[in-house]
Amino acid sequence: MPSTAFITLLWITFLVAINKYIYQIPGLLFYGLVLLGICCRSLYNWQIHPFYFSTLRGLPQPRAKPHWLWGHFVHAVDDGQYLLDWCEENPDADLMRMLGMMNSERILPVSPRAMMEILQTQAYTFIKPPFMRRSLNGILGNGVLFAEGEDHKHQRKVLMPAFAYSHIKSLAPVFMEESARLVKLLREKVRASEKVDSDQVPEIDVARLLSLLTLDILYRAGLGITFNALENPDNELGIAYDRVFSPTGRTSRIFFLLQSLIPGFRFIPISRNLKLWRARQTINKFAYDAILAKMANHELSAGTKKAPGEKDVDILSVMIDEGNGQWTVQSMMDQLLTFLVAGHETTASAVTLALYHLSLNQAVQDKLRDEIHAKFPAGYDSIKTYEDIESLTYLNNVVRELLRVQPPVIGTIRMAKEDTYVTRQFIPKGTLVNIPIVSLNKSRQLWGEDAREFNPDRWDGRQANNVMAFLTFLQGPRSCIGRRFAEIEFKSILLSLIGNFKFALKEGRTVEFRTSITYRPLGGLPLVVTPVSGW
Ligand code: HEM
Repeated sequence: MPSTAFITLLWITFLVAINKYIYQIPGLLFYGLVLLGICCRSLYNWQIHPFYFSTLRGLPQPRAKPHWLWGHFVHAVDDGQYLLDWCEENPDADLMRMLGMMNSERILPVSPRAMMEILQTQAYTFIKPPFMRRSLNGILGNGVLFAEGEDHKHQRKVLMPAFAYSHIKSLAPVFMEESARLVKLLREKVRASEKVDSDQVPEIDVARLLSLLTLDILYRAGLGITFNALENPDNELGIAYDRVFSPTGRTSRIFFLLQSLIPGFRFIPISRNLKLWRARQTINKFAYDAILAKMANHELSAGTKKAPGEKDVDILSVMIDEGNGQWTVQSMMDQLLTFLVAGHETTASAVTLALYHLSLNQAVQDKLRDEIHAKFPAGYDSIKTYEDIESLTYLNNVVRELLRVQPPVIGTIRMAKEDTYVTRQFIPKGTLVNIPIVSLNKSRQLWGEDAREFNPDRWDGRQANNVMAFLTFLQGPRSCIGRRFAEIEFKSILLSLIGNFKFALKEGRTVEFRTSITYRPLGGLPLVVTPVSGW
């Protein structure tokens, strides 16, 4: 279907032609007619096309009544619970149709078959829509996250050595050392809260601390830089980072939304955009200096053979070492900033959600702690390597189950770049596709009757029975390149925390969650943290 902008242009050209060659339309009437044309077209898109002409109108739709303006969006927020219900209303469907703002249509692939076509066989037909890139404040250049087609394939290929399992394993000691800093900080915080004379049970906001820790880990494992945001949360770079990537407060979030909706919005010289621009400069300069320093170091040590244990293991170093000179400073900047965006909030949310779930499931928390203590009776310091971490089989089950029931990224979006077919259904060019990650992760058809329950034992010696049944990191050529990195990091942080502390929700405490890029607790996650003795 031709876009509204195209039809409007056609309408204006038509009016101008009439004006010139047939009849001189009075000025006010001319503009009135232009406006009328735009209104008619919008009305057609809103109230007529989706219900009477759309080729997608025959697809099953959620039973929930769409809001007159926001469509099904009013239901589709929160933790994806509605998506689950919609899929179960139509257990045999491959695709569903939902309505967005002003009845704009979106399709939802809800069967593994449809998901396979969109994420695997036609991964390069279903591209990331331009508004996704705009929502990231223009910080990202042409990194792998937003590259398409051949360019994407090439970028993945040259990045693979840095994300290969064999390399990521060698980062385990870094993850453990960084996690130890959080353990130390938490102990200090608990001691400080014990000194305060109050009859209130003290709580600690673990969400903020985890966000700082995962940033530190990313800087150290990604760029080889010790950042120490955990101890200095108010440093210049940390503030710049929060401003660009994690806008808080109502106004900031409205600006964030406007930015993604309106092309060029970030170039309007208003105070907020100027602040964002300065923040972007700070982040860029930091990444730029880090790359130049690494490259200089690399050139200095060229020719000197280093033993495996002496080599720098951070991602940037491996990119330079293995890149055979094909990286430019700009292309490295693009990739590093991408990792900082894609790998920070996601992992922070994963561990935050984990602590929330384990606070609600004390039996699982205790069993996990027992495993850690039994396997490593000599204490925390004796866990160092990737093999040590992987020897904890219950930890592995808990982490997989946490990522299944509560994926930090609940869904993502694609757009058909050309007319195509999915499960024999015609999909017109420009159609938006909502990928409901959570709905296949918790599908009763794929996981059985207890699919919605948190049960780590379901993984005991088993795998998911369908490759599309676990979509937390997506699947196919555009799946998360940082998956192994994130999994080992997640395990390192969780074992460090659960081995050393007991986490619980204070009696009567309720926690609200919100979805922006990731699913996170609104206003933090205050937990009662109690050190465990004897380890
Ligand atoms: C628990 C943590 C994580 C989760 C749940 C997660 C999830 C995802 C998902 C769902 C996507 C696909 C997004 C889309 O295509 O719309 C993705 C892509 C990506 N992730 Fe992750 N991620 C995590 C951690 C990381 C980490 C630690 C890094 C890097 C260090 C990373 C780097 C990337 C990159 C570069 C992409 C783009 C891949 C491509 O398009 O080829 N992620 N991630």
